[in-house]
Amino acid sequence: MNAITSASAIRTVHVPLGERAYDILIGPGLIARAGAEIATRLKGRKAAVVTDANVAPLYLKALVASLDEAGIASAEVVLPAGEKTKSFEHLITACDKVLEARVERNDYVIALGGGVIGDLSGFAAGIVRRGVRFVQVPTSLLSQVDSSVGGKTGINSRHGKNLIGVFHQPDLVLADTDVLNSLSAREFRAGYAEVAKYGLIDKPDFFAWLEANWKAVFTGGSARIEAIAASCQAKADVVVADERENGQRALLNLGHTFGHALEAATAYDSSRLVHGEGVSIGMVLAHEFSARMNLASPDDARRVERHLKEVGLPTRMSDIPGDLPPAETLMDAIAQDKKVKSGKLTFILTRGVGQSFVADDVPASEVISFLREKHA
Ligand SMILES: NC(=O)c1ccc[n+]([C@@H]2O[C@H](COP(=O)([O-])OP(=O)(O)OC[C@H]3O[C@@H](n4cnc5c(N)ncnc54)[C@H](O)[C@@H]3O)[C@@H](O)[C@H]2O)c1
Ligand SMILES: O=C(O)C(=O)C[C@@H](O)[C@H](O)[C@H](O)COP(=O)(O)O
Ligand SMILES: [Zn+2]
Repeated sequence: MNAITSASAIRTVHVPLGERAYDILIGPGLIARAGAEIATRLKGRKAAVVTDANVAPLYLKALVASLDEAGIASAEVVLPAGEKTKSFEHLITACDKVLEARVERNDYVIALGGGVIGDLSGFAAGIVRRGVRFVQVPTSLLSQVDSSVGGKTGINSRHGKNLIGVFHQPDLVLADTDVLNSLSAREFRAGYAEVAKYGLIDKPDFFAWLEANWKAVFTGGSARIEAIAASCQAKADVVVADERENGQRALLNLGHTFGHALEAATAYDSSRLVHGEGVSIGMVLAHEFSARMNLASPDDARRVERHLKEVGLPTRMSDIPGDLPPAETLMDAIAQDKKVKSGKLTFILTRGVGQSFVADDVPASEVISFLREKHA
């Protein structure tokens, strides 16, 4: 049914960012229609498709065929799968291949994969020729609900997560929901953490809906598409209000200050912790820390943990296999967080489910004592 999927089955979320405005298309069969969707909206006739070694055998051929049919010639760049790929080494490979393919400013880098491929190839698109067009074809739940939208791109540094990158908005996002059927259960759950995040930021009704309907979201069908579209809309609204994170966009970082420190502490080893799992643990920690600071009731932290645990996500540092470094090492990573201002820590804290806020100047002494308690 792929090639003939009716346009009416597709949900569109528009991201009104002036001259950088774009559409997010969500629904079945979009890889088969990618060439046509790109060719009717944009001018380029050449592309470098960047993907990873897991996704390539599943979907690269279909994407290239659809580009071909629409008269878009493409080169293929297949990188290793996993978080460690967000490195200078693989960025250089991607940039070289894009240049080798003579991709011009009006042509495209196309990211076919999860957030790792999206972040790295978006960064390449942002810096090659000082910016070429960028199309996201996200294939993981996480990338369909979060990383393909909003223009944050980048790689990790030995100093921490996502510390090197640029803002470079995509020109189009094509989220083919059929491809989620081949995603592992673990990676689906990890993406779900970012879905739940939107409820916890400022949509208590959405969080309650997820508590009641999460099984249907995991099964597939209309509840899943609803959840993806609601997530993209929630993210688009925040990005449009504060594209470059001068203020409220930081809300999208709920759970990430702790989560990123845990990813660094596990050396980006996907067998121990993946991003969404770090976010799950981080969101529980953010709720517990808010309760400790007398900002929220501990009942809210318990409710958040109950739901994330119910879907099978890790919620405690002790759920991470293997030893973690001491609390002081986690603090070192937190001190490198991009939200730090004049050396002062910024956290996303909460007054309750769906009542998150940006807290500047959070005392480091409180954070370290909290981490020591949680670590024990
Ligand atoms: N830029 C942003 O706004 C933003 C937002 C959230 C997360 N991120 C970043 O995204 C990354 C995490 O993304 P992710 O969770 O997609 O990880 P990922 O890209 O590593 O993908 C997860 C795993 O699933 C595999 N995979 C992807 N699609 C598949 C499919 N359809 N079928 C089978 N296997 C498939 C991948 O090969 C990989 O092994 C992190 O680096 C995180 O920092 C960025
Ligand atoms: O788009 C944003 O803004 C986000 O914060 C989304 C997060 O889910 C994502 O993981 C992001 O990369 C984290 O922000 P960063 O600035 O710390 O990289
Ligand atoms: Zn995230």
